[in-house]
Amino acid sequence: MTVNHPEERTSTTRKHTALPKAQILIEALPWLTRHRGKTVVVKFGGNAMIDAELKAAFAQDIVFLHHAGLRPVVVHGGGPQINAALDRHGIVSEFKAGLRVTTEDAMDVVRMVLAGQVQRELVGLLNEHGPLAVGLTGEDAHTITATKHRPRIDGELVDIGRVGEITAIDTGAIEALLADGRIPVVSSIARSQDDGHVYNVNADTAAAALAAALDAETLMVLTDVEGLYEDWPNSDEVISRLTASQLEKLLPELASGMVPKMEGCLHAVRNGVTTARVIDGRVQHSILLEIFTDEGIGTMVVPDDEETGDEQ
Ligand SMILES: Nc1ncnc2c1ncn2[C@@H]1O[C@H](COP(=O)(O)OP(=O)(O)O)[C@@H](O)[C@H]1O
Ligand SMILES: CC(=O)N[C@@H](CCC(=O)OP(=O)(O)O)C(=O)O
Repeated sequence: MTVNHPEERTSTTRKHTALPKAQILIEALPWLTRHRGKTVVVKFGGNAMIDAELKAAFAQDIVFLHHAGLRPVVVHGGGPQINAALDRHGIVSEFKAGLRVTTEDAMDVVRMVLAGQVQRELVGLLNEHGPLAVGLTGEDAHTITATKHRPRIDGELVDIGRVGEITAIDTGAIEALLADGRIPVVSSIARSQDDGHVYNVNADTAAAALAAALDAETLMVLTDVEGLYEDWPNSDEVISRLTASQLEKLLPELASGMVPKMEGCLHAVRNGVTTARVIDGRVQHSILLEIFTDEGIGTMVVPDDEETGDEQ
């Protein structure tokens, strides 16, 4: 009988205990191959930025995508953070058609919070992993241009202040950053095509427009629910997959924050993006689960001509 030297035994045991880790890495191989070189636009909603741990895990996931050879672009929201700041300034928050009524004074606060607070924090978290993230707003290098948006409510066009409707996207600055191995972090503020001021753009809408213009493979929207509920708020049954036409039929029934999200998903898949997903940003590492495993979570929207049901 051969007796292992104690040191040999320990190293053999260690090798065996590490085996599941190797299996997990190998499981990701088909997804790594599929997504390599692809652009992924990830929208991080203000409601999903619940605590420091989640934000740090978000940054780790984005850096992981980057090192795995994908080209992540982050677009962030900040609705609750803007509400809190407006509150401190004694400005009342009002929403119409799911969009913030944005006075000139409110616009200054929106810009300060998105570009000066939320974006800076995310850039800082990403850059803990190396010189990767660069923050910009839609104003920079004409990335997002908008005109005044007047939503129709009960048949009437209403004035909701400095809220923008996107008229043009210039992807030059983002493409240059990606080509330089950086991670762009974009705040949803647009330059105005009408005057010298700026517009407040819903972050879901901005992310979808950027995903389409960048010819992204995936638009991933992280929010504070599991996905699109079939019968919200009566049940928590999540619709796991739907085509663009199915989503289009559902749109008139949707409420509040889901409206710009699902309109954005529809815009994205109708304009060349392969899949648009709404996932639960409260689940740590939900991005990695979605991209690198077959345990896709949340709601996935695909173009009408999509035939397979197993695309992840
Ligand atoms: N059908 C639906 N399924 C899921 N959530 C819905 C639905 N309809 C409305 N909502 C609401 O939309 C919210 C998400 O949008 P929002 O608050 O704008 O989040 P975010 O800050 O992530 O953009 C959910 O928390 C929920 O209250
Ligand atoms: C026009 C409009 O409504 N703009 C949004 C921009 C931020 C945003 O969209 O943030 P979330 O993704 O966290 O909701 C706002 O002022 O709240």
